Parts: sequence; C-alpha cells; structure tokens
Amino acid sequence: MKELQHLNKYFYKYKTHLVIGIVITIVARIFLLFTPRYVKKIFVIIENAFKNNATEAAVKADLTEAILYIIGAAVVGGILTFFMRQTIINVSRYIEYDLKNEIYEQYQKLSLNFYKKNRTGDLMNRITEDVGRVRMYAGPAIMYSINTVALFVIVIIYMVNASPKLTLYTILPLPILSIIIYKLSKEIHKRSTIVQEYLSKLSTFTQESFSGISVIKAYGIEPQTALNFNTLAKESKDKQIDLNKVQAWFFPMMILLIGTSNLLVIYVGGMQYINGEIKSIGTIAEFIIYVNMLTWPVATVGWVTSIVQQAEASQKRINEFLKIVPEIKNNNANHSEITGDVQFKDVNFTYDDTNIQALKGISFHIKPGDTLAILGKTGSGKSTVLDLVGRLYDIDQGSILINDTEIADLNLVDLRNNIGYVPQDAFLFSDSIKTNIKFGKHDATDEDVIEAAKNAQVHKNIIKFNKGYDTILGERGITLSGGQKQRVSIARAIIKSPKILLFDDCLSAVDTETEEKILNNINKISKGKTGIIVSHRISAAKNADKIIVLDHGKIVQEGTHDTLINTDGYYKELYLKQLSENTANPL
Ligand SMILES: Nc1ncnc2c1ncn2[C@@H]1O[C@H](COP(=O)(O)OP(=O)(O)OP(=O)(O)O)[C@@H](O)[C@H]1O
Repeated sequence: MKELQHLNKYFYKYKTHLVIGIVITIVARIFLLFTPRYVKKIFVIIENAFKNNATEAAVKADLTEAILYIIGAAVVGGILTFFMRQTIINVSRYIEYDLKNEIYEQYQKLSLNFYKKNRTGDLMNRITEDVGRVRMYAGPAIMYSINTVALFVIVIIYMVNASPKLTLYTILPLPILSIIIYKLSKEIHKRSTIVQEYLSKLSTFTQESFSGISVIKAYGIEPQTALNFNTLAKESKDKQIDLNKVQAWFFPMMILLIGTSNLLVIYVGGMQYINGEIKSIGTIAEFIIYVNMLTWPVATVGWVTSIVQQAEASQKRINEFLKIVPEIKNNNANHSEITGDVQFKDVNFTYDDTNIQALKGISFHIKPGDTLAILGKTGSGKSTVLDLVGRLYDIDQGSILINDTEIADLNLVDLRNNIGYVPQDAFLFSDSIKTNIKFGKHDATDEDVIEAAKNAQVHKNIIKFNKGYDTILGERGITLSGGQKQRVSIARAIIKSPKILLFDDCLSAVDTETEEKILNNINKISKGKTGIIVSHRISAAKNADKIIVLDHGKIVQEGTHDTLINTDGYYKELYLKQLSENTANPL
C-alpha cells in the first residue's frame, strides 16, 4: 500500500464526494436489509393467521403493508445504490483523469535521454493500462470494500439477533469462498496479463506490417508475413483459451458455495425449528436471503485484494517515472530577452547512453542576423550542435552563450519560443496542413500560413490538393513527398518568426533549384535573425556568413565560401565533386 499513498492527495481533493458516497452506501445497505426482515414478517403473519384463525381481510391488510414496505425499501435502496456508484465511481474517474494529466505533464518535462532509455510502448502502457488498474483501486475496490463492511456489520447484527447458532453455520463457508475467489482472481490476472502481452505483440506486428506494406510487397514476402501472423495469432488464441479455463470456474464455485450455505441454513434452521429453538419458519427464509446477500460482497473481498495488489504494482511503475527529476530544468523564472547572438566556447559533449563524444572543443560566434553553415561527414556532430542550441541536452564542458548569458541561465520557455527548428526527419501530425504549419504559432491567420508556405516554396503544391490547406495528412489522409514534407516543416518554423532558425539538413529532398529559391526567401524574411544551416550540399552553405566543417566532433575548417573553395580540404573537395555532378544547376 506504500506506493498507493501517492493517491492520497487525490482522495483528499475529492473528500466531499467520497464522504457523501460512503454515507449513501451505508444508508442504501440499511434500506436493502428491510427485505429479509419483512419476508420473515410475512411468514409470521401467515403462521399466526393459521394459529389464530384470523379473518382474510386482516391477513390481506397485514400482507399488503409488509409487501409495500419491501417494495418501498427496494426502490429507495436501488436509488441510493445508483447514487453510490455516481459518487464513488465518479471520484475514481476524476482521479484517473488527474493522474493521466500528472503523468503526461511529467513526460513533457523529461529530456530526450529519458525517451531513448524507455520504449514508447512502455510509456503508453503507464498512462493507459497502469492508470486503469489504479482506477480500479480508487473506485470499485473502495466502493465494494465499504459496501462489504457496511453490509456485514448490519447483517451480522440482525442475524445474531435472530439466531446466533444459525448465524455461525451460515457464515462458516464464506471465508472459504473469499479465499477461493482470491486465488482465482490472482490466476485470472496472471493469465490475462499474458493475453494482453500477446495482444500487444499482435497489434505491434500488424501495425508494422501495414506501415511497411510497400517493402513487404516489393520483396514479395507476403506468405512469410502471413505465416508469422498466423503463428502469433495461434499463440494468442491458446493463451486466451487458458484464461477462459480459469474464468469458467468463477461462477460454478460461487454457485456451489451459495448452495452449500443455503443447505446449511435449511438443515440447521430446520432442526432448530423442530427443536423449538426458533419460533418461526420465516427465520429460515430470512437467513436464506442474508446468505445470498452476503455471498457477493464476501466474494469481492478476494477480488478486491487482487485489485489492490495489481494497483500497487501499477502505481509503483507510475511512481518510478513521476520521481524522475527532469535533466533539463528551467533555471530562470524571469523573462529572458533573446536577440540571436550565439556563441560556443570550447564546447565538449558526450552522449550519456552511447558514451560517444560527439563534440570536442567546438568554438564559434554568430552575431544576430548572421548565418552559419555547418558541413561535415555523416556522424561528425552537426545535428548535435543544433540540439545544444535548443538546449535539448546540457553540455559537459565549455560554455554556450546566448546574448552573452549562459544558455542554462536563460528562461527555457523564452529560449525555445525564439527558436524555429526544422529537423532532419520532418515530422508532421495526422492533421490538416494548415494546423501543421500553425503548430509553431497558434494565433497565426490564414494569410500568415499562406505567406509562410509561399516562402517555403510549398504553396503551389498545397493548392493543387482538392482541400488545399485543409488537406489531412497522415494515416487517414494523404502522404506528402519527402520534399513536400520538408517544406511544410520549414513553413512551420518560419511562421513563428523566431530569432534563431535551425535547419538540420532539411533541404536534402528538394532539388537544387527549389533549394535556391527557399534559401533566397529565408534570407529575405530572416533579416536580423540568426540562422544555422546544417547541410551536405555546398549550394545550401555558399551564401552563409560563416562556414564550419566538422570531422569527428572537431572543427577542421572554417571561413567563407570564397576562402574555403581556395583552401585544400573537405569543403573544396565537396565543391568540386558537386560542381561536376550538377552541371545543369551550377553552384
Ligand atoms: N541521441 C543520441 N544518442 C547517442 N548518440 C548519439 C545521438 N545522436 C547522435 N549520436 C552520436 O553522436 C555522433 C554525432 O551525431 P550527429 O547526429 O550530431 O551527427 P551528424 O553530423 O548530424 O550526422 P548526419 O549528417 O548523419 O545527420 C554520432 O556518432 C552519433 O552516433
């Protein structure tokens, strides 16, 4: 229960609902317990009528009164039971909602390292399945526990009053029932976890094969894929049948134990009646109803125990994530003015997980409004420089200054709001093109969106789609070409009009002519803005105010296009190579 203490703050938050729920539960039980007592009364009325030769009218009047009491109590009890669920179960839904938000907020704060260390499936499971199990504790488990305790206390008092000996025999099989249900629930949970695992394996497999359907078809491996699917589906079916075997025991066990208790009541009660220890046969009828009333709540003791154990395990997993202190923290609550002056001073950076030293002693200075181009072989550290400017990671040694202030001392929100980042793999959400472009600036007008798309040279493509800017992208929508995706992603960055623009090899999928146009537009609109362009192409770098060439995390060349094409080294080699390759579009 230690882990579940995390929920206490929520129970406190919804204390009024909970208290009302508990009171309603107790009152509802009291009303529902009118039934057995009035059933006994009916027996007594009839027994007395025979003994005393009562008139038919008098018996009818007494019976009608008793029946009306039973109906009235059942109606009130039913209404209160409805409100019991409406209060306690609703609280569990509120807690589920709060907990999901708490986890999601924490996810957003955690750094990229966290996402690399944890699988997406695991992150999703904690916010869905684990929270779902915790909800079962916060709602049904609490409701059934209160219900059971309230019912038990009241019923036992009534029963002892009626016949202590019969009470003892009646409740004797109940603990056995509880233990059996507990064991069954545990086994059901164990087997259903396995079933769940197989279901998620099956859905991951299907999802991957649909995403990679073009590769599957191109390689003609449909029969093999179908065979793999069949194997997984068969295993999944076998596990489901295993589960059904245990589940099938649940109700027969309950019926058996209820039957045993009923027989005991009839036998022991009958003997007591014959011996004159109980006065009315109605007591036996009353006890039979008690037994049936108690069975379900007692069975739930076993079920609730298993729910609490599962919730404890799930909350433990959730707490593991909630306790992680975000690596990248906002160290400045005040507003930071960002102008776009970016300076790296002897920066070293090593990735934690791979221990790869991606940057070694990097130094450069970009003044507001200037453009820096970074070139270098694959894996030389270019993207890492951009990630560090956006403070996606904190550095090990050296310093990164923005406006002469250490990057870690700037307000993180202001820093990121002033950065427009276009990643290597343009990621677009399954939404309209317009929403994807507006992602960087929610209050952008339609004119702003069109302007940004024009500058990114993608407007003409968009208006050719039937629904233009309202065209939906992604799974249920259309698929953009690699170059179109990159340009929508550029429009998303420039619409923000940020102080610093970061382009990570984001023009690789567009032809050099379009690249030229985009770069010209960016030059025009980014007057006074700082740009860092990572590229493998000279065409993207040649107009930059400064160019650096990286190799194995070190700067091996730096200068302008004119100086570098006249200096032996990587830049000149690349220039000559691309010049000969691209005679149609001279550099
Ligand atoms: N998230 C990461 N975790 C661990 N190591 C990384 C990570 N990203 C990059 N690296 C490693 O750091 C080094 C520099 O990578 P980086 O992505 O900065 O290179 P790059 O020059 O941008 O490459 P490319 O041109 O292929 O995009 C590489 O050796 C890479 O394997």
